[in-house]
Amino acid sequence: MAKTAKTRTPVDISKLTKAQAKVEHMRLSLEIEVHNERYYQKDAPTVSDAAYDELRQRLEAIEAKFPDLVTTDSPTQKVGAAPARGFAKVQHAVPMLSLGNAFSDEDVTEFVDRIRRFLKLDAEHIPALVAEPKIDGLSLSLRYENGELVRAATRGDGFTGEDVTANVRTIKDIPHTLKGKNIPAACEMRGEVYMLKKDFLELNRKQAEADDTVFANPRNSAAGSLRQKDVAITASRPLKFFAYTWGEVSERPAETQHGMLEWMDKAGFVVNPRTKLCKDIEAVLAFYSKIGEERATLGYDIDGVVYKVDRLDWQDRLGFVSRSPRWAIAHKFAAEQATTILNGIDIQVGRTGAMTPVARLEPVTVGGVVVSNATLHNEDYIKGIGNDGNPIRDGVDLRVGDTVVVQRAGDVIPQVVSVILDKRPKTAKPYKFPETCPVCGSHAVREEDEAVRRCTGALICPAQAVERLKHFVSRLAFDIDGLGDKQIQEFYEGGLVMSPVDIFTLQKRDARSTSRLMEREGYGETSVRNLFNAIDARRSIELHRLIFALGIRHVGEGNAKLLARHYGTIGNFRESMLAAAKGSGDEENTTEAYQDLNNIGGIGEIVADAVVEFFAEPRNMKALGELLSEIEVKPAEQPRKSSPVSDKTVVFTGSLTKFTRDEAKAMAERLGAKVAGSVSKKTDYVVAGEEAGSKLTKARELGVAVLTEDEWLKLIGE
Ligand SMILES: NC(=O)c1ccc[n+]([C@@H]2O[C@H](COP(=O)([O-])OP(=O)(O)OC[C@H]3O[C@@H](n4cnc5c(N)ncnc54)[C@H](O)[C@@H]3O)[C@@H](O)[C@H]2O)c1
Ligand SMILES: [Zn+2]
Repeated sequence: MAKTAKTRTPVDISKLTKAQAKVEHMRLSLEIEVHNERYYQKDAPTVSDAAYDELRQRLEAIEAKFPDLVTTDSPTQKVGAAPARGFAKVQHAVPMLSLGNAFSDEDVTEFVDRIRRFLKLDAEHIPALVAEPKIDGLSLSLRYENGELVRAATRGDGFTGEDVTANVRTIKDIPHTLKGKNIPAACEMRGEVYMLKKDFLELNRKQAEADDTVFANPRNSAAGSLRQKDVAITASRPLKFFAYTWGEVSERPAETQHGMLEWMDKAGFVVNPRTKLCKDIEAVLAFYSKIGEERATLGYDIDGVVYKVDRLDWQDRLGFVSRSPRWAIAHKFAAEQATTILNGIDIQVGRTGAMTPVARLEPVTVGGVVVSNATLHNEDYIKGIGNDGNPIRDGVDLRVGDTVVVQRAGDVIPQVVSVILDKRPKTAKPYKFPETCPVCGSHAVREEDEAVRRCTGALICPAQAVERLKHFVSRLAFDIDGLGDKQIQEFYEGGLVMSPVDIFTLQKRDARSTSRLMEREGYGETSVRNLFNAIDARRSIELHRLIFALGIRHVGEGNAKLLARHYGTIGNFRESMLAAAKGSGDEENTTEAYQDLNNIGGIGEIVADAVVEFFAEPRNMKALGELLSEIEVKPAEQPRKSSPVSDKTVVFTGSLTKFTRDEAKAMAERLGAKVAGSVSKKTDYVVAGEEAGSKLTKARELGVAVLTEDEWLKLIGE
């Protein structure tokens, strides 16, 4: 589920010709029928309710303009869907209909006006209305004869439903025998089968564990659980029932809607305790907004409020229009928004250390899907500040315990769109974004002009470990043959390699282990020996490769080389950075070591800060120390002062035969040259191998010196 209907640009209905309208009408009808079948018969809708309602509203608009198109076949004239195969059919003595909808306060006023006109009531006379929560489940009709339950049926298409008598006998809320006085000789009592949200979540958890169907929302889950051919399955599902109306009744035990509900309660049914008798429109609207705010705490889903004329003699006079009663209306909640409670804020740490806050919500159904989490993006978002620095949600911050409005449009991740401040608990405190990583405990920093706070524990954070290890062995870092992404993943999951040092102790540990590496699937004696040899070959590593391998933010290959050249040895680098780290907590880092770092040509403040934060985290230093006890780091080769190519910019292009691209680059850089990726006026030499293409052409155009591989070797004196 969770998909919205494909957005087509809808044709403007006011511009349709009759013939076009007929085609569009047919197309919409067919599409709606398909969704009806999936929703009502299979309990597995494929589009959101909002998307479905849009199709229906369009169909209604077309019919309003071209009334000829209204035939008894039209979905606008029908209720639900025919009974599914496999169930015995039951004819309802009184049809089970749908309800008209109101989406705004004006719609409600209009509904009341219509009633007054129909009943010819004078202007002051407002009929009393009963407001009932509109339970989002499926309706059920229960036939009692002499007080005994004899038959239970679903709504089906309104006239014929499915026989679910045996299933219904397993639902505790439904009496098998009616109690109390005034029991009619025959009566059909009706109401809603539903499932509590917590039971639905628990059921889905079990279903998922057993690799069985999971349901989109409590409604589908209630319908799917009731409409089972195997009664034992229904019996195992926690179904509940609220009674709120009736069909055929031989003698009515009351004269009003609320009187009937009281009788039902005494007869042994569960009647919704929030139901309220209202004297005027203000009262029903107040009920609507109050229950809208309490929605999340009800324990079950409601999708609106149903208003019903209280006097039954008036209900009788008002009667029905096509598929719904004239005396009742469903005042729906906005389909894609719902109010719920922010129970907590969790921090998720991404593979690169980014800390993302996630709202933990009291589960609520929005647009047909249960929402229990929403993204909160970053700490500014929680404070009420948008990406552009301007206020969002009127600048209101989010606090744990707040009542919030969540929105879910189409496939978009649910968002918290506003806070109901009246409902803020007195004890709610502004949220304090954590300054340490919840996964590894390292300190977390937020760079200037960045909204994201990140964990600095690059080397040790489990949330980042796999990504970091893959980086550590990548081509420009340790580049270990036979140790790629796949093996890292496997070794990490197997607990063999959790941090860089583990790579170099693998052989020692393997020798002592009872489950040897060579006994693993996909490994043999030779491949394991080769792997250990490849690891040993890297126990001696160039300084710039080590610096790059550490995975410090903003330190790519180029910056790693700049740092290596500047500091020369690992000892010097480490000491200098630890000295610079002493000033990391301060407003301004005034240490000499930091100034020195910041002054390296090509290293800016952002890079310098990232390096210092890495060294300021003791957990990283521990991991680095362990690593250095296993490997030897070669001092950086200082560029020859007077090589023929020092300070020249070189571009290599085409396929090289005398050396690899990486070798060529290393060689040139050792001699003090800069290696660039593209040709410009600043290029001094282009070294062209075979089949050199556009870069060669460009070099010729710009008049840059072009060398063959041999000429290049000659130039540098090799
Ligand atoms: N997503 C899809 O593919 C899809 C397909 C079909 C229908 N739907 C959804 O189903 C709904 C339309 O279904 P509908 O025709 O059953 O109408 P409805 O759900 O809007 O209203 C009628 C129903 O409300 C229920 N109800 C709950 N509490 C009630 C109360 N106190 N008094 C009276 N009735 C009460 C009854 O079951 C009744 O049949 C829409 O929300 C629509 O979006 C979705
Ligand atoms: Zn961490």
